[in-house]
Amino acid sequence: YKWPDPNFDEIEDVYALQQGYAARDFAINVMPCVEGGDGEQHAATWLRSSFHDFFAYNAAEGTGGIDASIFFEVHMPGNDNNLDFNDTYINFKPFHSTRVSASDLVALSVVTLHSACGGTTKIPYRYGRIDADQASQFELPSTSESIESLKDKFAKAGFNHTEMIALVACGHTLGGIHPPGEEETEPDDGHQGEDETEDHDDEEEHEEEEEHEEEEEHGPDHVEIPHIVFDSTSQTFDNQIAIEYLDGTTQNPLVIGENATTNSDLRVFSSDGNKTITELASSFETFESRCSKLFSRMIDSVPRTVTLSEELQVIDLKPYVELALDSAGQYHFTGRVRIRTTPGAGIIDDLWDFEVSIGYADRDGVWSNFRAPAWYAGDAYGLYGESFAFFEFETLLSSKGISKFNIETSVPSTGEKILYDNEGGDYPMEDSIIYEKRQSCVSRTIVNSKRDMTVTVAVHQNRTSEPVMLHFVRPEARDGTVVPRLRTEIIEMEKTTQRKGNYVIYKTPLSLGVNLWRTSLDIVQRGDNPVKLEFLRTERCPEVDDDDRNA
Ligand code: HEM
Repeated sequence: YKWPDPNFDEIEDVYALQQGYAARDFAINVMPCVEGGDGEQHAATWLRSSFHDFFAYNAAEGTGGIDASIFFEVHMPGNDNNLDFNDTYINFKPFHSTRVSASDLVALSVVTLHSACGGTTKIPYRYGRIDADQASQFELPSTSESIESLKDKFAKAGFNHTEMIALVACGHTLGGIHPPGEEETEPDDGHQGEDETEDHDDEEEHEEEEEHEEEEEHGPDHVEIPHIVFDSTSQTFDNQIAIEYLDGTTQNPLVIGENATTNSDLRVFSSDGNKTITELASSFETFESRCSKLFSRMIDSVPRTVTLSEELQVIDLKPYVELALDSAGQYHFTGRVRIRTTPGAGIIDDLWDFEVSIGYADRDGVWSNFRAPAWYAGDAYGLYGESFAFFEFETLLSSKGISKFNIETSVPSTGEKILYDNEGGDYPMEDSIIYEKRQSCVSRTIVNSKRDMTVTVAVHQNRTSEPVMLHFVRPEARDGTVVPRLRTEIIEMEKTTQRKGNYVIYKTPLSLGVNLWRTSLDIVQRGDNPVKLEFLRTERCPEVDDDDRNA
C-alpha cells in the first residue's frame, strides 16, 4: 500500500472505521442491531434491500445483481411502496460519493449488519460496483408463489434449491413482517432528497439531520407499527429461525399464517423434506458459515461488465494530514496516524508503551531535525473485532514549507523503532496550493432554500500564472429515486486581492441544495508542475455556541 491511493483510501476508511473515535460511522444505524427509536430495525431493512437489489441478477447473462437499482424500484410489486428502502439509502447517503458507489454501500451494508448482529464468520468485502441509473426488469419472489416458480427465480439468480432454502433462512433470522395497516405514505413526485420549503436556521446534529431527511421523504404522518417477527431472536444473527420452525414453537408469520397460500417460508423450508433447515438448526456454526458464504455470493453477484477488487484488507498504518495557513501566512501541519490494534493482527502490543512521531522535509527536500510527537487520542472499531488507535500531532513549519513526511513508531521499553516511509518514497505533501478548509465550510443557515459555501484556496505566489480549476461534484436530486446524480462542474477559481504571507487567495462561491451539500471537490492546476488536491470533502461550519451568540 502506497499512500495516497485515490481508488482505495475512501472505501477503506468507510469499511474500517465503523465506530468510535474519528470514525466514519457507517454502522451507526445497525449497531446495536436492535430496532431504533423510529420503530425500524435498520439491520433487517438493509438486508432485505440488498436481497431485493440482488434478485434482478441473471446469472446466465451476467446482468443485474447488486447495482443499487433497488432505489429506483421501491414502487414495484413486491416492494409495495416500501419507503424503508428509501431510508436505507438515506442511511448510506453520507458515504455515497464519486469514490464509493451506492452499490458498494449496498454490499457493505450486508457485511456490516452481519457483524453488528452477531455474525462471526468474516464475509470478504470487495468493491468496484457500478450503479444502475434505472430500475431493472425482474420479478421479486412473492409469498403466494409455488415452490417451482420460486426455485426457477432463484435458479435464474444463480442459487439452487438447497441454497434458496438456506438463503431465505439466513435472511429471515432478522426482522419480520410489517402487518397490514401500516401506511407507507407516497412521496409527492419522486423528487426526493431535497426540501424546498424550509427557511430556518438548521443546527441539527448529524443523526438528527438524517431523521429530518427521513421525515421529508416519508411525510410527517408516517407511523411505524411494530414487526411480527420471524423468530424469537429477530435482532440476532442466529439459527433460531430454523430451531423454532422444527420444534413447533415458531411464530413466523410466513409459516403459521392463517392463509396457507402466503406461508412461503413453510413452503420453502419444507420443500426438500426439511433436510436443509434441519442442517441449519443443528448448530450455530453450520448456520453461520453457510450464511456467510451465501451472503458473500449474493453481494458479489454483479453485472459481467463490473470487475470487483480483491478482498479489502485494512491498512496497518495510515496517515490523515492537513496543511493550513494562519493569517500571518505561517504553516500549521496537523493530522492523525491510524494504527491497527486488532488483537493478534495489529502492530501495537501495548498502547501505553508505544510512541509515534512525524518527521518532515521542506519544499527543497531538506529534512527537519525536529520530529513532531504524536499523542494517543482514541480508538476506532471496525467489523469482526477489528480495532485501531489514533495518534494526533500538530506542529508549525518553517517558511520553507513541506514536501514530504515520514512516521516513526517506537516501543520505549525495548528501544525498538520502525520508520514508515511509504514503501520507500516517503509520504508526499503539497504546499503550493492549500485548501482553506475552515473558510470553505458549508453554511448551517438556509437562505432561499439553499446553503452557501465559498471554496477557498491559497496559491503560492510563484504558482499564480496557471489558472486554478475547481472540480466540484454537485449532487442533484432526480425523479424516481432518492439517490442524487453526482455531476462534476468545472469552474475556474477567482483570484482575489487577498493575501496570506506568500500566498494569494482564490475563491469560488457556490450555492447548494439543503440536503445535497455532502460532497467532494478537487482543486486542479495544470502546467509544468501540475497540482491536484483530490477528494476534499465538504464539511458544515462549526456550530456557533450560545456563549458566542450571546456575546
Ligand atoms: C421466497 C423468498 C422470499 C419471500 C417470499 C420473502 C418475503 C418476505 C416478506 C413478505 C417480508 C415482510 C416484509 C414486510 O412486511 O415489511 C420479508 C421480510 C424480510 N425478508 Fe424476505 N422473503 C424471501 C427471501 C428473503 C431472502 C433470501 C432474504 C435475505 C437474504 C430476505 C430478507 C428479509 C428480511 C431481513 C426481512 C425483514 C425486513 C424487516 O424486518 O424490515 N428475504 N420477506
